[in-house]
Amino acid sequence: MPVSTRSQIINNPGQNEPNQDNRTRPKTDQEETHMAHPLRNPHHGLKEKMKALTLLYEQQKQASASVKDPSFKSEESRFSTHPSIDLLSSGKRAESKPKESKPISHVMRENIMPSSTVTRTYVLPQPPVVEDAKENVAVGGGDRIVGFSCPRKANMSSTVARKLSMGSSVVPQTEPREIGGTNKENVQELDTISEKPGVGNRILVFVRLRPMAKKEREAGSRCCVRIVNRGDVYLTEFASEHDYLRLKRLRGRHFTFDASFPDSTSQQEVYSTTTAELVEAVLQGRNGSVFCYGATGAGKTYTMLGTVENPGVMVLAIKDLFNKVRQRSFDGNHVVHLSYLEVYNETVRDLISPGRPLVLREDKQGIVAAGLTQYRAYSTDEVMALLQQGNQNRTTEPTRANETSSRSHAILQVAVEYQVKDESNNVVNRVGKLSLIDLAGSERALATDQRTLRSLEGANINRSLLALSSCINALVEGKKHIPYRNSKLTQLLKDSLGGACNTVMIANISPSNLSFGETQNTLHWADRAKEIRTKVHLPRFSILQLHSFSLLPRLTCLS
Ligand SMILES: Nc1ncnc2c1ncn2[C@@H]1O[C@H](COP(=O)(O)OP(=O)(O)OP(=O)(O)O)[C@@H](O)[C@H]1O
Repeated sequence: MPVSTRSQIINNPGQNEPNQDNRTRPKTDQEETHMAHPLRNPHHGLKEKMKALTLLYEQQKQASASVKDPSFKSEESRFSTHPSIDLLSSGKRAESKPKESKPISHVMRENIMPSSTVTRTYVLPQPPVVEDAKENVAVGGGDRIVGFSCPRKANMSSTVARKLSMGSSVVPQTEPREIGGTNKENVQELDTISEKPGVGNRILVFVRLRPMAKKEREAGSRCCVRIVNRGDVYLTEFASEHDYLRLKRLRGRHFTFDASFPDSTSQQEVYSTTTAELVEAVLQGRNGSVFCYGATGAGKTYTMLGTVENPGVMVLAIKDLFNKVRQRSFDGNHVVHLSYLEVYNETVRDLISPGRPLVLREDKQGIVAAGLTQYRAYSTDEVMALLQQGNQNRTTEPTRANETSSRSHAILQVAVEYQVKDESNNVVNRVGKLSLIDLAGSERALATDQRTLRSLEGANINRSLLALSSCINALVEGKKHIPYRNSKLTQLLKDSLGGACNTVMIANISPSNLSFGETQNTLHWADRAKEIRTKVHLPRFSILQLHSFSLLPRLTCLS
């Protein structure tokens, strides 16, 4: 029977198998020389070599770790101990990514300050003293406020380099460049944009704090969020002094965003800061997306839709769009189409003409919902009525956390097509698309009702939000494969996240310390989203024959 050489060696203990002593004692020089013998065990001495290599590696690692930024290390350890659900866990933190020191090229923001003249206009605030934080003042002897962490990143160039058009007294306002104007100017603008090197735009991330709800106040909750200088968000964790177990894990956190809105901020201010420039860009044939993210009851629908007295971003954007169209469109060549859909339990539904679930298809314009109604709109009032109708069709249910909780993700898309003449007297047909997205609440299962259909909804909501966070992680880490296909929501947002699109995210948070975990989660996630870069913007236009006006062929006009 043929026997392998190896089994022969192993079966001959006298020659090759080391006895117990040989295994433990260190090798002599003679033995090392003997290693060259052709019948030697190839693994002989490997253990020791590995040990030595590991030791060397550990030493090198320690040496390099001491050079690294210690603040990041401590932040990492805070993340790892956080008890709440961490949506970021699906991807690794981009810890090794060097922070860019160069100002970023923002096509969307027209009023970028040149790098040479960039100066910080406000000093990163010191952690606020307890006496200052009125809402955070410790009431009664049993409570304790934990100190804030140090400012997260010293390098804030990307945030500082941009001038936000908000009405803040802290960030100085410069005159925005005229974007509108003659057709000739518009064509030149297009050229400038397409000539930019392949640098994408960073997603702009804003945070909005809502006022404390009556119910929360009655439940004895306290404000755990403080917004300073309209950019910095301080999050405080409270605990009773007697809660020894939790005291050890208490943390305060500091985040910085493109802008942060305190609870007194008006809807108009939120709109002007976050979305107004996107509307302007849409009128130049570029795509824009705004999405609201946050826990259930944090104020997403209020921000997006608002109320009759205080209309939200969707309504204000459409009003603004029609105003601008009216100002520019002397010959009435602007055509506005809109669609409104929801993603509920992983099915896509038309909110304007509800019917059978829609199938997603990918064509050259990106992912489209086949058969989705594209309504041709002529006035703001008409759109308002349509929005109202759509919202009545939207799936909302009361949950423990919110009386009228949106159980679906809603996406309103407004497409504007219009024509201008370029320098060679060709007619340029431009199409810009604005997507306004109200995501369902990113609640933890316990925050809602687990016993009913809500649990299935919650699972699907969390699934799609998890898919969204996976995409964000993959985009931030610069991976080649972005898992858009993991959910309907991410398929629909493909354009907004990784495409040529100006994207704005508004993270909504509650001030209540009872929602601390959810708020921290939202802020971590928003902080991560700041690092996403979308592709460079190439406006969608095509050269047509002079006066041969044709609208998007695939649009189904209802009126
Ligand atoms: N900025 C605000 N000012 C005044 N009231 C607000 C504000 N934000 C939210 N609210 C109120 O808080 C409640 C919850 O807000 P909203 O329904 O918008 O939350 P949501 O994040 O959309 O929740 P869900 O994910 O469950 O749909 C509503 O009654 C809303 O009117």
